[in-house]
Amino acid sequence: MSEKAAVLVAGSWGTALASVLADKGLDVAIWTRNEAQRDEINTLHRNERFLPGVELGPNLRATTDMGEAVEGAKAVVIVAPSSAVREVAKSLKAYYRKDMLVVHATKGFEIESMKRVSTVIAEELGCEEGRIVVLSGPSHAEEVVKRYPTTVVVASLEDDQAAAAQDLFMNPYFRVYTNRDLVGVELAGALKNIIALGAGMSDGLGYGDNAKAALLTRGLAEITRIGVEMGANPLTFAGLAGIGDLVVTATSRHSRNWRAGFMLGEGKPLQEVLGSMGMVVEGIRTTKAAHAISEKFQVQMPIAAQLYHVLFEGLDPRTAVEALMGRDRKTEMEAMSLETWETWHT
Ligand SMILES: NC(=O)c1ccc[n+]([C@@H]2O[C@H](COP(=O)([O-])OP(=O)(O)OC[C@H]3O[C@@H](n4cnc5c(N)ncnc54)[C@H](O)[C@@H]3O)[C@@H](O)[C@H]2O)c1
Ligand SMILES: O=P(O)(O)OC[C@H](O)CO
Repeated sequence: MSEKAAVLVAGSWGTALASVLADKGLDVAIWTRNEAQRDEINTLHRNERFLPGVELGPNLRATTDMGEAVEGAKAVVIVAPSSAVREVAKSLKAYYRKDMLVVHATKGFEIESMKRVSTVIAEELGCEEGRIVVLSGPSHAEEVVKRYPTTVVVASLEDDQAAAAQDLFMNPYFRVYTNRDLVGVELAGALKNIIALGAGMSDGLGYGDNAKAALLTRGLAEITRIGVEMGANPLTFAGLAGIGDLVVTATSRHSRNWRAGFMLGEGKPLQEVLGSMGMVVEGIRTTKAAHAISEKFQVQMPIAAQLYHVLFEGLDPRTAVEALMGRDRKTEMEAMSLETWETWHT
């Protein structure tokens, strides 16, 4: 009999990760709260709303009963939007076993508390945060289900948990690296969405390649700076969860964050943009969280701050760009916060 894994929630990324596991020969149970979606997956082997045109393997089945999904599973993979992670982890608590590998692939924060996703899950399951693994990196669901080569990183405070997650997911088209920097991998994966939104907005304004390259470079400096302040290793931001994911999210036609930013740059109001997406755009909530975090840690995040003004205070995107271009002059090293990097090494 094949080993079993459970995936919690059947959005685009949950379904794609379930396919990776099914391709490895595992019996995969995917939990959804939506009965019509369950029936579509079980009878037509499709999840048309989230991954149009994709045929799912026969060893991937859906259920609306979380207990049934998790029963006998050696691993459970939580792929809920950040807004739903606590609720999903709370429901999982009743079925959680200590020998179960828990991986999450959510990119965001709990905005009310500014907590990272691993912290939220560990709190709800009543386990050490070291038991939780994060999976992140440049990986759009639409390409993973086509089995295009993809690389990701799994991070945990406990090496054996990260190694188990690497073993669980690694296959010929899905290459998995491990990393000990749980904090850095989670922060990089969440914060890059803000910069991708900004890159989309720049494209929507018609500002060209120079502006986008500037946003990516200065954006990476900015998210690294806050990341280090929150305990991350700066080198993580130069890896798959950082620059790797920033490149894909800020340039790919699959990126919801880039697309939302593009429409905002074209002048569409936020509510209209969100209404037209039909899928989660984590960068919007994360901009709110980053605004609070940068104030709490007293770390400047100029791009995130301007995006916050555009998204939540009605600032015109062109005025936001003018404000960024008109900031005090700096040396590049000062602006990259070399001092914080040095702090990390002392
Ligand atoms: N789509 C990708 O390519 C991709 C890649 C890497 C990481 N991610 C991350 O994965 C997470 C999920 O994104 P996605 O793309 O799958 O989103 P999605 O919009 O495609 O799907 C979200 C799913 O969550 C379900 N959901 C929402 N609230 C729920 C709740 N309270 N209880 C149960 N189910 C609930 C929705 O019904 C939907 O099925 C995000 O943090 C995203 O950043 C996505
Ligand atoms: O489509 P996006 O913008 O939510 O990005 C999804 C992933 O983070 C890409 O790795």
